[in-house]
Amino acid sequence: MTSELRYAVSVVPEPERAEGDAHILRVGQIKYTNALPICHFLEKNDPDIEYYPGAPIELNKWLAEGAVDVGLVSSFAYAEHADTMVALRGLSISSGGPVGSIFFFSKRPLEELDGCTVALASISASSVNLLKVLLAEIGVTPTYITREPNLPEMLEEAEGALLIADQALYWSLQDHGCYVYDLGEEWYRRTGHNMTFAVCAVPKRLLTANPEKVRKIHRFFLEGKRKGLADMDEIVREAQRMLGQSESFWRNYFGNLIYDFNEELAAGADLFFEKAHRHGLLEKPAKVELWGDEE
Ligand SMILES: C=C(O[C@@H]1C=C(C(=O)O)C=C[C@H]1O)C(=O)O
Repeated sequence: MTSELRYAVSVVPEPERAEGDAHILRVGQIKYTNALPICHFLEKNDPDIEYYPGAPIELNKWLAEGAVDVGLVSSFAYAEHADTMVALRGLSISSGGPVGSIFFFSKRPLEELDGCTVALASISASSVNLLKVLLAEIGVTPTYITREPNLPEMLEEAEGALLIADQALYWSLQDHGCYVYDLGEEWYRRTGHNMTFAVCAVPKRLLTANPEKVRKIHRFFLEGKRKGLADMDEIVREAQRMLGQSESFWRNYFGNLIYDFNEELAAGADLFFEKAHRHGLLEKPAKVELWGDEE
């Protein structure tokens, strides 16, 4: 894997614009490899569609502020706004077991982290809260700090470090001497449920004001995903262009991920939200509201 993990600085969308722009679709998309099967083939030549690639934490903020109309956002961020947002059916980033790119690196076994410092990657919302839930449920209470995602720097200050996405993939392949916990696997082992890390969320306000626009957004994402899953050769090549590694590495990685979203997957997300609420991480109880048909 290439040593440099640099991305173009995200272009920040402007907060809600005038009515004249109502026909423009402002789309927030995850800029990491995990989202390629949904995002790589999204139609790029439509002048009515503007793209805003970003890290999950940026997309969460843009969607909440109304700076984008739709975003592939952290499931936890969706839960924080579940009363004002719907989740589009057929679209998520989930796993039913190991996820392969959300790792907790620890100098000690999980059970021995009580009272220790744990560093959390600043770009995540779902995984940081998932780690907090998992540790709370085994009775471990560390002190959490939030840091830029860089493993050696995080481990200078902390006993454990949570990384997601490309940074997690990158550092898991380096010498680090840590115990490594895959959070998708930990969740599945403890609950028997899938875990949903990202959903495609749309404000209910937009659904009321402009349902045709939401239908267009939905069709547009489902079409991107359909093309991605039908041409995994190109998705794998794009992942290799981004981060190197072998073809089989990426086939195995994408093979673990689930890009669908339905009642069964929503049940896993609901359980996550319930636990997050019980542990004081989510202010209000939340449930997934699925919207639309999967054509
Ligand atoms: C599968 C992943 O899930 C990501 C994790 C997220 C989070 O922790 O908030 C948000 C979006 C997902 O794309 C990953 O990071 O590799």
